[in-house]
Amino acid sequence: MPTFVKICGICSGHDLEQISVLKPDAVGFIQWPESKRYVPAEEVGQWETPEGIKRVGVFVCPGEAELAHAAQHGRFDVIQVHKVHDSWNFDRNFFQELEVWRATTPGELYHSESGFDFDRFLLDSYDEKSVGGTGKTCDWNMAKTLIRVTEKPILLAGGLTSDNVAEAITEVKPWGVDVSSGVEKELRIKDMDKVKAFIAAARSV
Ligand SMILES: O=C(O)c1ccccc1N[C@@H]1O[C@H](COP(=O)(O)O)[C@@H](O)[C@H]1O
Repeated sequence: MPTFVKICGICSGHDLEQISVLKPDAVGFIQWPESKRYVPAEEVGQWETPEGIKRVGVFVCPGEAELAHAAQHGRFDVIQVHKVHDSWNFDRNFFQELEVWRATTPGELYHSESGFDFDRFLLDSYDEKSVGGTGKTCDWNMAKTLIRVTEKPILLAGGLTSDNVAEAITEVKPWGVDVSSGVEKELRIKDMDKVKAFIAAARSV
């Protein structure tokens, strides 16, 4: 099965339109107001996405009310949650179609004892400035082990580019890959040549 490809941190309707033509499997929008790539859900909700491309809202430690509001206004198919505690919960009854992905570092997932039934996991790297979009790779060795032993599909994120994504897929064997800063021209603006090269490299494996 081809590797699932998500292009994250899209900040304008113009970029979304151009990226959609390149047919990634998912596009992501940062819903954390402290991020430099933040776009309010109301704005994302005005942008169209072709059928077959999942819309992912990316959150940091969100509460249920925040998620319910954003999921509705941003018309998200998936919510990706970073930095949630093992006791974090979300009542799926209100949003039965919505997938919930948990983003952690490989080390956090290794030690996690979460009771919530996440649909997918995403392995990323954090630094002192941000909890995502750092452009730094995570521990691929640990990611590889987790991917082997975890039943749910896992996406690999953090520091991927068109230069290393094929190697990452071959080496780590994730279900999917995710990129943000590695396909940027400058902060908040995607470089379409880089996006195209990233998708081609990921699908070449
Ligand atoms: O991009 C951000 O600012 C961000 C903020 C908070 C949580 C996640 C964020 N981005 C996510 O980081 C990964 C990897 O990014 P990169 O390729 O290393 O730049 C990506 O999944 C974004 O969803």
